[in-house]
Amino acid sequence: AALPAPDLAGLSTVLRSAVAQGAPGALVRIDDHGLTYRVTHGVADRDTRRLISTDDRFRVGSITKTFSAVVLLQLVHEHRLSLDAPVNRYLPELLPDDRITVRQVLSHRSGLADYTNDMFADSVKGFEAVRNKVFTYRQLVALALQKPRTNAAGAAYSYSNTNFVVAGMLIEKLTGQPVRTAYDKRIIGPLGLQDTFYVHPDTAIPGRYARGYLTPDKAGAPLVDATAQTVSWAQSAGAVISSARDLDVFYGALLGGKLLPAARLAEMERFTKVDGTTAYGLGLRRRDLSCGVSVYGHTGAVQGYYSYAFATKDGGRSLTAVANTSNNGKVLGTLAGVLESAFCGEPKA
Ligand SMILES: CC1(C)S[C@@H]2[C@H](NC(=O)CCCC[C@H](NC(=O)C[NH3+])C(=O)[O-])C(=O)N2[C@H]1C(=O)[O-]
Repeated sequence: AALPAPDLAGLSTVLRSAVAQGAPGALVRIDDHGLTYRVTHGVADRDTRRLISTDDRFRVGSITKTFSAVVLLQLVHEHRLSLDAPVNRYLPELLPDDRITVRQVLSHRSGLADYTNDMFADSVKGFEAVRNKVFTYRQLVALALQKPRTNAAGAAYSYSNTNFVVAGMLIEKLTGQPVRTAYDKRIIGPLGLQDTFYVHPDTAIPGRYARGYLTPDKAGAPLVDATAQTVSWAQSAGAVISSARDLDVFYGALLGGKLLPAARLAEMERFTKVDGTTAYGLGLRRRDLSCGVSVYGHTGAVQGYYSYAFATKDGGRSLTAVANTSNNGKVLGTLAGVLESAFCGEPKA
């Protein structure tokens, strides 16, 4: 059944609420079978007061995880990787348990602890300690292996950035190239994504971008400009830079079957239930909306930026929304409202 038209007034209300709750600016772009809708509110830069634009580039955080999962599923299709093989077959002795498989890593069921919990326990201090640091993948995995595992291999869903650091190691081992090359050759180039970059460990966002502001833990403390950072603490788990247009193209193409053969996309869409309305596949989230529509994509939270990027099952309608703050649970929750407005239309009277 055709979807109702996006509720533009509803989108504007969500963005205004996000700004009222502390985001300097917010944006949403919808691409719907060739039609484009754009809504913005607030500023990209608190000093110059430049208004935010849907053309502004931003850090996508964990939306990066879908990029990494796509590359690995392409390698599965090329018979260079088996989802049900142990990670240690490809990266000998990396993990303390030979039973942890590639599929468990990509679906957050490996039990590997998330090193960012300790790293960012104090949000501003933790960020300032790493914003200019460059980590190796092995250093990040070593941090994770210092903590007890959250569950036995495959026994439960437990979100962990460590899983997609391991994914980056698999990509580099199997392709013999840096993750940047794999993203460029297998996704960014073929889709013609002009605003999408993996520049790690550079700290600058190329071209025109929205500045990102970290909300301190202490209520009322001033926002911290977090725009410049290496994002080396995340890399293949969170360091991609992109734009609303490019992410709409990316998820539209992925769900539209243009990036992976149907059998591999089906693997990505084997979901583990997370809560009443969300489930996680392989580097892909599913969100079940109030109107019975399910949308597929990922969310992102990196210092200075919250983002949502989701599309319909066939990729015909895709949405990207961004607020240029983070560590502000109200804004993260409010921003989710764009999905209802975009895919369920105006609320029934
Ligand atoms: C599950 C999430 C929301 S968190 C996860 C990943 N982002 C991180 O793990 C970064 C955590 C620190 C970010 C920082 N928070 C703190 O410092 C808190 N003390 C802030 O908000 O700027 C990402 O992106 N994912 C989102 C996802 O996948 O949806």
